[in-house]
Amino acid sequence: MTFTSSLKQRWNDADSLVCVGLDPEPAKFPARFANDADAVFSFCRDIADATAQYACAFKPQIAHFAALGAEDALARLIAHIHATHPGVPVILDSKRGDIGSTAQHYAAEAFDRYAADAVTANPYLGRDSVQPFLDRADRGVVILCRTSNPGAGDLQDLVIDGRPLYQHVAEKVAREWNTNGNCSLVVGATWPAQLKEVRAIVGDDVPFLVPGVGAQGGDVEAVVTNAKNAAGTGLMVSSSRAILYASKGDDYAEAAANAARELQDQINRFR
Ligand SMILES: O=C(O)c1cc(=O)[nH]c(=O)n1[C@@H]1O[C@H](COP(=O)(O)O)[C@@H](O)[C@H]1O
Repeated sequence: MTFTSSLKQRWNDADSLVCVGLDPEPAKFPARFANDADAVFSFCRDIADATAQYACAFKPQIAHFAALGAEDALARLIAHIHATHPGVPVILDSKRGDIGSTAQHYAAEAFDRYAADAVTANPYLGRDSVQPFLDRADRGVVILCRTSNPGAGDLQDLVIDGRPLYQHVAEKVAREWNTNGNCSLVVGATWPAQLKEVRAIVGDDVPFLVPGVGAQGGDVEAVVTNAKNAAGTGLMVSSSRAILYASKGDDYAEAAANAARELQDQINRFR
């Protein structure tokens, strides 16, 4: 199955547009992990197992593992998710972008080393830099379009030929780069107007990864009403800290499950 078809299947099977972000920060882990030498893996595994039923995807963020020297934990976590929750695709959030010959190695990192179903990519270097990802037709390429952070507009809003740069990215991805039908776009939950504009440009078939609800304060109703497609899907609404660190007590897994389920319910109210 391709990433795109697994995602569609999962939207239906789980009735969920929630993407659970896996961003381990040991200082925020419950006390019981203090003496666990494998805490990064154990914590993320427990969260994944507790939230899988409410998730349309998981999104581990690579820097959170690499900065801790925990790449092995990341590889084992993705293998665990594939083995235990086979219907839930894994998006490796690494936001790679480099000249084509180097990008090939980034594609191998995401898809061969880590066996991710999709990867986030930065389009700034142009099509040839994303091509090694696009060529893997069975995997997904989630391309930054209008990011959630406060400085998103510094470059992404610069007007070129009468339109902001992020709209050019949306147009290029949908009309030129998506020949294998494996592209998605990142549009932050913090920008409802831009979500609406990008949906109007790309139509119903390009999924959006929408981070920025929860810890970054994005409004779920505004996200869903502005960005859903005609089928009431088309979205991976991603939340990391608000789910992962919902409780620092021994009920951390249950609290994470509740947070994921509440986000699912909130989203579904507006579909
Ligand atoms: O590509 C991403 O996932 C991403 C893009 C973006 O525009 N904004 C954004 O926050 N992210 C990621 O989404 C996650 C958001 O985490 P929370 O704010 O804790 O939900 C982090 O892992 C970010 O790196």
